[in-house]
Amino acid sequence: MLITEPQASAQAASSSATAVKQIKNFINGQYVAGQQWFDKRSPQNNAVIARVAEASRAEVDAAVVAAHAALHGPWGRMTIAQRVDLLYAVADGITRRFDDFLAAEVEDTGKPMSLARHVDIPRGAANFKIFADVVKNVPTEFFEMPTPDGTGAINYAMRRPVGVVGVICPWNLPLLLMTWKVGPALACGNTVVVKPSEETPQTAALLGEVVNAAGVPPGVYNVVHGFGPNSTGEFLTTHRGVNAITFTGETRTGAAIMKAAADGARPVSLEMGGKNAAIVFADCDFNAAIEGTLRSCFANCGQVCLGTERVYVERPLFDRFVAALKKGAETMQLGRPEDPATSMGPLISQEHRDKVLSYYKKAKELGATIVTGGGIPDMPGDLKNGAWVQPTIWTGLGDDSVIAREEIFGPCALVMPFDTEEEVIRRANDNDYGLATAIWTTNLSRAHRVAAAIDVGIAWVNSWFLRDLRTSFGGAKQSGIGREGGVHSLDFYTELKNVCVKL
Ligand SMILES: NC(=O)C1=CN([C@@H]2O[C@H](COP(=O)(O)OP(=O)(O)OC[C@H]3O[C@@H](n4cnc5c(N)ncnc54)[C@H](O)[C@@H]3O)[C@@H](O)[C@H]2O)C=CC1
Ligand SMILES: O=C(O)/C=C/C=C(\O)C(=O)O
Repeated sequence: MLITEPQASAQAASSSATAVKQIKNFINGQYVAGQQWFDKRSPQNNAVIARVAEASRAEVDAAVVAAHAALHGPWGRMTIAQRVDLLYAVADGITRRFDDFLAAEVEDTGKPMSLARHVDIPRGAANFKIFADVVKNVPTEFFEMPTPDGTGAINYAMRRPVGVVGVICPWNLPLLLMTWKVGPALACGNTVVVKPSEETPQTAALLGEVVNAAGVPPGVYNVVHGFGPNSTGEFLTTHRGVNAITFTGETRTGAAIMKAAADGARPVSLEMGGKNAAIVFADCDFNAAIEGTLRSCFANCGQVCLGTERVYVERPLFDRFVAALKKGAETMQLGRPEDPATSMGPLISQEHRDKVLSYYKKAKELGATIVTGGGIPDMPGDLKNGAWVQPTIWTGLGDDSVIAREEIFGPCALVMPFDTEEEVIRRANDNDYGLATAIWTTNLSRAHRVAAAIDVGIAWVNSWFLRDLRTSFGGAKQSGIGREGGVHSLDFYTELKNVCVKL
């Protein structure tokens, strides 16, 4: 809901002078807000937990102008070593304010505190350190060449920042995915204007305080809140002062952003949706495969682009595997984030719940066997109003059903039997998406063969979401364009220049 408020001028990421806190834009090192505000609701119980300043076109412009100015100020003149020190200071600042980030992330998303404590917040800090280390240590190429006069020439490469990077973020892993882009962008000497998801504004705003405290010059890190089309997201991606755009989110949004970036021929890096297959062979370590598949289906309430929504199980193991998955799904504990027993939170919003439930309905209409779940859980007290859904397992549908083809982004999976390795490779690949897969087998040769044959950017063998941040990350087919991670991020966040010197 949009509401209008008088000009506000608080200096902090959030202010709670009124009962509901205010989340402001962070532009040129200052927290600012204009006339437009929107409500942020709790996924747990739908209560309004914050009012968020929606950045107008003029505020987006101010952020881009500040980011350009910073490129030509002290930030642009820093040595790599000085930048690296600042990035380490930012990482340490996140760690110092761990509890504040934890509270903000959990309030915005409703995810279990244990998950945010072990994954989201530590990765927020790690994303700054890893890319500080990468830029400090990565060599550039050097070639000697002969010349007709016999004196020769040398070539060496230099990396230069691309400029102002627009960073468009989703709501599922807000701090993790935002810093995954901001970390390398800043390490390479760029400045950024971040547009967090309208569902999760808090941690991006809070990072402004950390960035200021670390001594990062104003204008290097800017945050503008708002929506996508006809709002802040569109104002940012269509702004010609933005030199490159990096995005994580839905494939359709990525395509819209690509169109916006075409105006001015600006580079894009797109990490998009998935319809990831787990492939379980009869020779797998059964307990490890069950534990890993439960995590890949239900972690973060299924709202992970790398998550599994199709599970192919070799026929001799099928019934036993489905029974164990059912048992595991039924032991998931839905509840309040701060309860240590909670293993699953709500979906992000009522709107997203409507989408997920529409697939639960379609599965039923198509005649799926609902092994477990398929509806809304009975939650106590105020939680009744939250965006809760049951963890759900289906069987009985084929590869052509919408349940096997479209990204649902909820805690659900369709389990299907297969008979041969060749067949399962063909079926896993018969999909528009190509982000990730998890292969469960104790046959090493088969593991390598299948990993090589699946059309994805990330193939896990006997694991899921095991992340070495130096490795490439991204999707094939409609799951993405480009790769980030380790040195691969440098290819997007820098312009590579060759200097040829005749001796
Ligand atoms: N990591 C992933 O793969 C994610 C996938 N999704 C999927 O996307 C569906 C929709 O969720 P949304 O949050 O609406 O995802 P989305 O892809 O529409 O939004 C992601 C970000 O892009 C911004 N955005 C949207 N349209 C834009 C535009 N035209 N120009 C510039 N920025 C734009 C949004 O404000 C948000 O910050 C979900 O139901 C889920 O299935 C959602 C979040 C993450
Ligand atoms: O570990 C990462 O860098 C990213 C993980 C998840 C996503 O990209 C996503 O869910 O969108």
